[in-house]
Amino acid sequence: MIKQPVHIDESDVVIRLRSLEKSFGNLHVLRGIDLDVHKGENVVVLGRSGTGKSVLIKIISGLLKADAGEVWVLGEDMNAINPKSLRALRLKIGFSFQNSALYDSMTIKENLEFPLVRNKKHLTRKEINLAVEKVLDDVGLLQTLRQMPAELSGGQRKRVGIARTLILQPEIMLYDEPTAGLDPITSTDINNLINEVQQQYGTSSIIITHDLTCAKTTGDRIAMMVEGRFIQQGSFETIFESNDPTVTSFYQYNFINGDETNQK
Ligand SMILES: Nc1ncnc2c1ncn2[C@@H]1O[C@H](COP(=O)(O)OP(=O)(O)OP(=O)(O)O)[C@@H](O)[C@H]1O
Repeated sequence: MIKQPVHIDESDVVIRLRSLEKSFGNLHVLRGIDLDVHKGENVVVLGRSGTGKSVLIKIISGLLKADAGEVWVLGEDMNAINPKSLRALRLKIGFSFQNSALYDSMTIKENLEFPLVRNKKHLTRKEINLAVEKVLDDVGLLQTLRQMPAELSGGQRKRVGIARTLILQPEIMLYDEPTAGLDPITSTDINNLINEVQQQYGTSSIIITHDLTCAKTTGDRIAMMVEGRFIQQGSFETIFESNDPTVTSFYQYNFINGDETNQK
């Protein structure tokens, strides 16, 4: 499926990072990150393992604190936010984890209603049921309502994980390696789902990946992270037409590892 063009208003910034730094002991992971994510935009953060991509989205979602620099999310200063505002902000941020993080002992329906029962206490049973059915239908899995997570394929579990995040109607989606461990056809389904979510829910997203096909399919813009810094930001074509040796070696590494869609 071809990605539909989205209108991006560059004056409407939902995530703003300036000179962001993070270390763990002597390990200097983030070394001066600058990034703006605009409303409705899919920004892909591309980089090799261990470069600090997950640390970055943990800081954006308030799971980790930055050591230095500015972090603004939906107008909130993450360095100064109080616990009550942070709890409210977190409800507006959907986090799609690598392992889908479903509860194995609950049915798909119970997994999906869990965030609603916990966070939207005013909803009636009927409203909860309708919301669960709608979101499951949106990810194409209404038929799995009464099944257990173990009965689903990896790709289906990933979809349910995304649905469970969408049920709270987040303004921001953070996807941590959405296609990791999936075969190419299932990966394509997930890439398409990310684009559908962007269109239907109007979310602004950061998609962390080292899958070039995922980057090309879902990203309105790519930010390429090398050793804790963005060395390039721009369209997929702009970045991969660059002669920067680090970009070239990243590209060759992926190609050598068998992703034939990376051929120029
Ligand atoms: N809580 C933590 N305490 C100590 N070190 C950490 C912590 N979180 C991350 N790190 C370290 O920071 C570095 C960056 O980790 P991160 O998970 O962000 O990498 P990544 O780019 O997401 O890699 P991958 O693609 O493998 O997930 C790693 O060396 C990791 O060991």
